[in-house]
Amino acid sequence: MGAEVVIEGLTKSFGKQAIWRDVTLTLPPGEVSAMLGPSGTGKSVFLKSMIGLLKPDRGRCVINGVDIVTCSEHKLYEIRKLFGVLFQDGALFGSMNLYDNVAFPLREHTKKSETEIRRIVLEKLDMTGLNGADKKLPGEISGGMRKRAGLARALVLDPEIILVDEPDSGLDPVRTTYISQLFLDVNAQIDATFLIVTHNINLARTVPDNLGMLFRKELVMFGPREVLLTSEEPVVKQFLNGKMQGPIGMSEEKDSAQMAAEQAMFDAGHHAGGVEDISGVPPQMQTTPGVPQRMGAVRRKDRVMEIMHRLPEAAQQGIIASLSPEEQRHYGVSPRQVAQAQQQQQQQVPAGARQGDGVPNQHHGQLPADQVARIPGGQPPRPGARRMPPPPNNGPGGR
Ligand SMILES: Nc1ncnc2c1ncn2[C@@H]1O[C@H](COP(=O)(O)OP(=O)(O)OP(=O)(O)O)[C@@H](O)[C@H]1O
Repeated sequence: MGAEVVIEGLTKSFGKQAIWRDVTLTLPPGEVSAMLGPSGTGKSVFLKSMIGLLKPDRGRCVINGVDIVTCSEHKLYEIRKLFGVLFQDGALFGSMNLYDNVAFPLREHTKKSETEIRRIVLEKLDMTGLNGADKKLPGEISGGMRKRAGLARALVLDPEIILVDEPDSGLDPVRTTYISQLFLDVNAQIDATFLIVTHNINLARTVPDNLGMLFRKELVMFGPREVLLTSEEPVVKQFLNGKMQGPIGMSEEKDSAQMAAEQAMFDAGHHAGGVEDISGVPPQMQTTPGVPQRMGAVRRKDRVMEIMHRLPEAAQQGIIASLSPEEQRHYGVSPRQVAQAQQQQQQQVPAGARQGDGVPNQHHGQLPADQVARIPGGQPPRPGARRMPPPPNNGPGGR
């Protein structure tokens, strides 16, 4: 299983320019998480801070018990080996063919024989759908293939954590979906922890298990996908629908005068952009038939069922509506509850479905860490809180 990443109070600035402050979240092991945010909110800086390429001002980023913010260079070097990173352009060496590009980390960081290297390289090229492309130069292949080659290279050292920076950059929507499918299939095969930073709405809605958003130099929220996808936060709704209407402006943030002037314009019939107002939780993409089940997804289901009573009502409905008949039995959810939740989903979560207890209603803040990564182990529900009956076998590691 991939490593858990626990981030607490992480803060980064460049000189006087604050990038983000007090970011606290936990990437659950083996699950796929995505971080959204308008351009320039520091998503790439966040990734670089996680692997120690940039040094945060304060806070902790703990991986396998090591805080990479304060650890020695030697420890950092060791921890970095747990990461596979897929950069925006694949970051391939232009003069090397794909085989040598993918073999590069093995030749640099291991003492493996060329026979063993060949076995690994061909396996990763196969895993990423690049069979037979090993002799090609990066300049001879499409952007989508370059990204897959970058992923193949990120996989050769058997990473426990895979960071992906804007996988859709330079790709059309269809190729973006194909690469997203590949992430889920790879996640199923190696059970690594994924963090994808993106501003791609389709990807955000359908790929990750958990979603977060950076805005106004803070983490707006982070938690199970259903929470962000049903959020009534204006900034989240605006972002997920790609509209001009809302707090995000051309250069990140609008002041109230601009908000009011624009609102008058939209009220007068000016198109706010975007196609429609989508709310609710669309089904999550699954692994390709024939690829093993994602154990991260199984663990996540246990986790969100444990914490569900603390999630907003709309998110709860989204979670219940997504349960398969087998899961309904497993978690003791009645078909009537599921039917109600599905009906509510079809109505796309009416405005009455509001955030409930435990989730901040303001931009700042995030789900408490224990709602994100750990099964709380039978914390009693608060009086009056709705709670699903516990599943028959509900320990970490699942069924
Ligand atoms: N090494 C650096 N030195 C100084 N400022 C930097 C450095 N790296 C990034 N920044 C600044 O940090 C801010 C956030 O940049 P970053 O690239 O992380 O944003 P982003 O959210 O990934 O944006 P995009 O979606 O456009 O890629 C920007 O204002 C950028 O200029």
